[in-house]
Amino acid sequence: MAATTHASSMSFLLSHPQPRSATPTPRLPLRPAAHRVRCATDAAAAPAAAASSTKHRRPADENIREEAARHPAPKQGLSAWYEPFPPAPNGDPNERYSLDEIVYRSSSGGLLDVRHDMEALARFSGAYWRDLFDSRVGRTTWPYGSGVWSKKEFVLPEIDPDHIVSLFEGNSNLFWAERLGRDHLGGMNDLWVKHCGISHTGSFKDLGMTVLVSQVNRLRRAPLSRPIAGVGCASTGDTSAALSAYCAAAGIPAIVFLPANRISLEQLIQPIANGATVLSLDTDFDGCMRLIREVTAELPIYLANSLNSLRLEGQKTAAIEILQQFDWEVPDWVIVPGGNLGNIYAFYKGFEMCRVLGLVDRVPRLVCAQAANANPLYSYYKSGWTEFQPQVAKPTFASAIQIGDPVSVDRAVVALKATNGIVEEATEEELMNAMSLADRTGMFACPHTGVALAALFKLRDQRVIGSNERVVVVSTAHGLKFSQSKIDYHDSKIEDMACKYANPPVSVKADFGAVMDVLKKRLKGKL
Ligand SMILES: Cc1ncc(COP(=O)(O)O)c(C=O)c1O
Ligand SMILES: N[C@@H](CCOP(=O)(O)O)C(=O)O
Repeated sequence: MAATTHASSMSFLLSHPQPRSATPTPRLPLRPAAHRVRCATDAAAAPAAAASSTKHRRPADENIREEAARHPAPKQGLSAWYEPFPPAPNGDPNERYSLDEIVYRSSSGGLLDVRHDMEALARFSGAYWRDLFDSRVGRTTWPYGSGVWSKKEFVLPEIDPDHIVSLFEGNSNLFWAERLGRDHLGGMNDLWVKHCGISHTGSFKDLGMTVLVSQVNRLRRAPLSRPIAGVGCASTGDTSAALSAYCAAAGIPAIVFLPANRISLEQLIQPIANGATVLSLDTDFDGCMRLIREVTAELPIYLANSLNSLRLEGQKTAAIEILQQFDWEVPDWVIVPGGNLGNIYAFYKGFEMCRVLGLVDRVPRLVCAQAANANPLYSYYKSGWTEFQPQVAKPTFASAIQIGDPVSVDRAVVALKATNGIVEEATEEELMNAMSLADRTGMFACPHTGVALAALFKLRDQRVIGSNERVVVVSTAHGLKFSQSKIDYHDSKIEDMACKYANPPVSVKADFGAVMDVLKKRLKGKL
C-alpha cells in the first residue's frame, strides 16, 4: 500500500498524535510504512502489504535496537519527575527532582512519587492512547514488544529506547477462572486471574525492574556517566530474582540481601544463577531492608526496592493491561496480595491515570489481601486507619509477603481510600486451601495468590462481592517457585492443618490387579 494512502488511516494517527484541541496542528512528515506504529487494522485491511512484508525487514546485520534508533518516535513533549508523596502540607510546593537524580526520599524524609506531566498527556484523547497501546500488543518492535514499554509514554516518556533493558515482560495472561467461579464461589461467571507471575523470573517484579534497571543503565552510560557501582535490594525472593536477571541482561552488578532460610530454594537459586552477589543474612526481610538502606546511603549502590518509586511505574502497567484485555471495560474489583505495599498503589496509579486521561471512566474497587501472620495493614484498616503498628511478621507459607514494616504503607492507604477499598486477611489454612482448590480447577497458584483467593472467598461469603460482578484476582508469582509448600500440603505434613484438598500420590505395586483395584476405588460410580 502506498504511503500516501495511509495518510488518513489509523496508523497515521497512531504514529503522529492528533491533539485533542480543535486547533489544527502541523502534520509531521510520514515515516516509511514499515516503520510506522503498525496496528491491527493495517494487517486486516491490506493483505497485499502483508504478502510483501519481507521487503520491509531490517537489514540482516541490524538488530531491533538499531532499527528503533534509525526511526526515533516523534517528540511529544512528555516528561516525568519525582515529587514528595503525599505532598507535605507545610513542605515546599515546588520540591521536585529530575529522574536523573539519585534520590529516594523527600527533603522531609517522606516517600517520593513519579509524577507525569498530565497536561501534556491530556493533549491526546483517551481514544488515542487506547488505540496506540492496542496497536503495539503482540509485536516485537523495540521496545514496544514489552507490555511495560508498550505504554512507554505513561512510564518513562523521555528515556532513549537504546537505554532500555527489557526482556519483553508483561502481556501476561488474564485467565478466565470459569470452574473456580462457577463451582466454588457461588456461580460467579466473571472471575479472572491476572497471571503476573507467568513471566520471565516468575513474579510481577519484572514489570518494575525493567524500568528501574533501564534508568540505571541510562545513568551509567554517557553522557550522564554516573559512577553507580551496582544495584542492590533487600528481598523475600522475588525482587532479588528480577533484579539479578535484569542486571545480568544489562551487565550491571547486582547485590541482594536475603533473609536466611526464609525464601524458597527456587528463589534462592535465581540470583545465584544470574551471577548476583548474594548475602544470606540472619534476620528477617525488615532487617534486610534496614541494612540495604544503610548500605546504599554509604556506597554508590542504587536501591532497587519499591521504596524507589521508579519500580511502581512499571508495575502500574499491569492495571492498564487488565483494562486493555477487557477492551477498556473496567472490572468491579481487583484483589492484590500485599506485603511491602508498593503494588497495591501501583495498581491504583495505573487505573487512576487511565481514568484521568479518559481511557476509561472509573476505577475498580481494590482489595489488599494479607496473610494473618503478617498483617500490619489489615490491623491498621481495622483500627479505622487510626493507628499503624509495625510488627515482627510471623512465618507464613506466603513467604514473599512476610513483612511487618512495609515501606509503602502510606501509598497503600491512599490507594484504598481513593477506591473505597477493603483489606482482608487469610490464615495459613485459608490461604493453602484456597491455593489448592484453585489448583484443582486448572491453576498452579502460589501461596500469595492463595491469600488473594482466600480474601475473595470471604468477601463472597459476606456478600460484599456479588456473583455477577467482574472480579480480577492478581496472581503475583509462579506456583513452581513455591513447590515445597505444595509438597508439604499434599503430604498432609503441616501441623494443625487439615489439608482438605491434599492429593497424595498412591504407591501401588506394578501389577495389573493392584492397579485396577486402585482405579476402581477412585472412579467408583463413574465407570
Ligand atoms: C509473590 C509476591 N506477591 C505479593 C507481594 C507483595 O507485593 P508488595 O510488596 O508490593 O505489596 C510480593 C512482594 O512483596 C511478592 O513477592
Ligand atoms: N516480595 C518482595 C519484598 C520486597 O518488596 P519490594 O517491592 O519493595 O522490592 C520481594 O520479593 O523481595
